[in-house]
Amino acid sequence: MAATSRQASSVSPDAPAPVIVAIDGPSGTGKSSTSRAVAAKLGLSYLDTGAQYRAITWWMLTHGIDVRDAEAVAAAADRPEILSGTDPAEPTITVDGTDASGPIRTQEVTGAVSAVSAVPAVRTRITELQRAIAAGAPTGIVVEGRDIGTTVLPDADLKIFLTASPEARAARRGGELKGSGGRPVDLDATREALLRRDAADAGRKTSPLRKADDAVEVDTTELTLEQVIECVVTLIEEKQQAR
Ligand SMILES: Nc1ncnc2c1ncn2[C@@H]1O[C@H](COP(=O)(O)OP(=O)(O)OP(=O)(O)O)[C@@H](O)[C@H]1O
Ligand SMILES: Nc1ccn([C@H]2C[C@H](O)[C@@H](COP(=O)(O)O)O2)c(=O)n1
Repeated sequence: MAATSRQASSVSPDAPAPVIVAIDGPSGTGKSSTSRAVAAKLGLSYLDTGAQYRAITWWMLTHGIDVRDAEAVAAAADRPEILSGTDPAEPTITVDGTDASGPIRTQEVTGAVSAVSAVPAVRTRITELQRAIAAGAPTGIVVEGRDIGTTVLPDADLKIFLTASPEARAARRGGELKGSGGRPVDLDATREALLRRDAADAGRKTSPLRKADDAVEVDTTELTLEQVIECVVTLIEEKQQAR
């Protein structure tokens, strides 16, 4: 079992201390798009922790593990090797050496990921990977997920909690699904599916989706993606200047 990040770089001895940024929030609030763009702008690493939970879920599904059986999921939690590439220009995720970036986005994985990620043994395993990756990021890292500010990196230099109305989030997801071709998107069904996943993620016992007490909340409902990126870049630069 191993998990590391691949983003080689050399750091000068005079370089500022790495900056650790935690971005959490419900589904479709813009965590991935914002985190990736902010990391690219500031020369930081980027980690999509949802992709890791999706990767372990995909492994369970492809290895015949019943994802509703928490004991079976826990017993297998250490078996897959999950490797995250943290270059924001080209984030990658492999499971046992296989590129999983496509398969982890299927409806089957989306429908099972909340159950798998609620299993404490899975969270322990994935949290260890996340902390190791963050500790090894040469200039710092933007880590996005559900429990980064509360559990994974409680000492992060900056914590952000993104929100947006369910209608705005459904419309954004609808735009993505439409872009991928196929039938017209049912926005009500998309909204209900988002809310169901939020409820499962916020309702689990271990490390639920929650805003950290010291997180800055940014409501993105009325903001463009560019505005959100600019807002987060400014917050990080302010933190860096204050150090
Ligand atoms: N402020 C915004 N305005 C309009 N569209 C946005 C905004 N932020 C993100 N989007 C779009 O919304 C969609 C969802 O964004 P993204 O995947 O970044 O959200 P997320 O919070 O990471 O979702 P999930 O938790 O489900 O992975 C993407 O198509 C993205 O381009
Ligand atoms: N820190 C995290 C990140 C993600 N999850 C779980 C819950 C989500 O529904 C799922 C997929 O995440 P997404 O790709 O939509 O960001 O993974 C979690 O429990 N903790």
